[in-house]
Amino acid sequence: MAAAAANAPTIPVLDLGPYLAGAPGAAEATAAQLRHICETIGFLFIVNHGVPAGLVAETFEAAARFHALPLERKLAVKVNPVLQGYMPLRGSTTRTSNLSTGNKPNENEAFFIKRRGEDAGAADRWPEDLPGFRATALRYYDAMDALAQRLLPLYAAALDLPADYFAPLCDDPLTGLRLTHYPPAAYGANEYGIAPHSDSSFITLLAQNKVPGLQVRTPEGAWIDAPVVPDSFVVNTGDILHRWSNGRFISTPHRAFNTSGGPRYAIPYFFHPNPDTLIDCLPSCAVFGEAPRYEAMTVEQYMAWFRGQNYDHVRKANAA
Ligand SMILES: O=C(O)CCC(=O)C(=O)O
Ligand SMILES: [Fe+2]
Repeated sequence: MAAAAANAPTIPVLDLGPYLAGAPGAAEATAAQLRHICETIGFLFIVNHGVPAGLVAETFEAAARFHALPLERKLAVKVNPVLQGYMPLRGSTTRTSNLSTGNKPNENEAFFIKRRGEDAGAADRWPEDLPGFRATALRYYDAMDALAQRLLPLYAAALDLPADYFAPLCDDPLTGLRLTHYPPAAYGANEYGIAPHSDSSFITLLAQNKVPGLQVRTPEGAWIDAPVVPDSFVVNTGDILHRWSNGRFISTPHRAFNTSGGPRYAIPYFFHPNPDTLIDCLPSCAVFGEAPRYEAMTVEQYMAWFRGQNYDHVRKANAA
């Protein structure tokens, strides 16, 4: 793993406690901090977010139990073209980032859950005989859905929009939970646990990992290790919010390795607005006299493009 630069900037910590408790002035103050972070680094830790530590621990454990199943049982729920189910080791290759080209397939396997509202996701994409797995994953999913919705007014205020601006555009959101396993690996040239990329999301919520391995690229181009902040979530801006904000909020590249010698799991939750929400330059982000930097696209269109680039089984299906 490349060494992190000396004296590199750190990833800021945002305390959500006062905002979530409804303390007077907290929404404005927290949004102002969020704005600064999103305009300068695009990655933060949140603490006092209200998600029970026990639920996070149970979800990591559920991820480990799933990946410990024999391969044929995992292949029985093999991933479908809309990314539900099990993606085998090296089933994805990062192609949406121009930071590193010629990437080899990513050294990870993952179980993807994607549902809408009360729906539990594709019924035939859940493993059989794994007690509690589905219930835990969906409880965690619920907690992430709720947290994402609580964050939306902060993002709106941070972008000088009315607090409820995103609510109708994100009330039936396209979300996903990914339970990733990175086996320990000796990485050769162009090999990563997950290659440098930015997420497709509006925001990503990534539970703090006890096994290090996540690195974040600063705007100056240095790769810094994400430190351990107990009971936190890493939150990062993804490409959809970057485009929507006309580039104002940075969609920061990151990558991950596992050189720990043991297994490493990650449980990111990806939040996108409603599929038919048009990602067109936000009114507060237009620059007078200039055309928007990005072409307008619905969330659904953007996601289809992103999946087709990075997931080998989707590329194959699209090519057939
Ligand atoms: O493994 C990690 O810590 C990060 C995973 C990640 O960036 C992703 O799945 O998009
Ligand atoms: Fe990511």
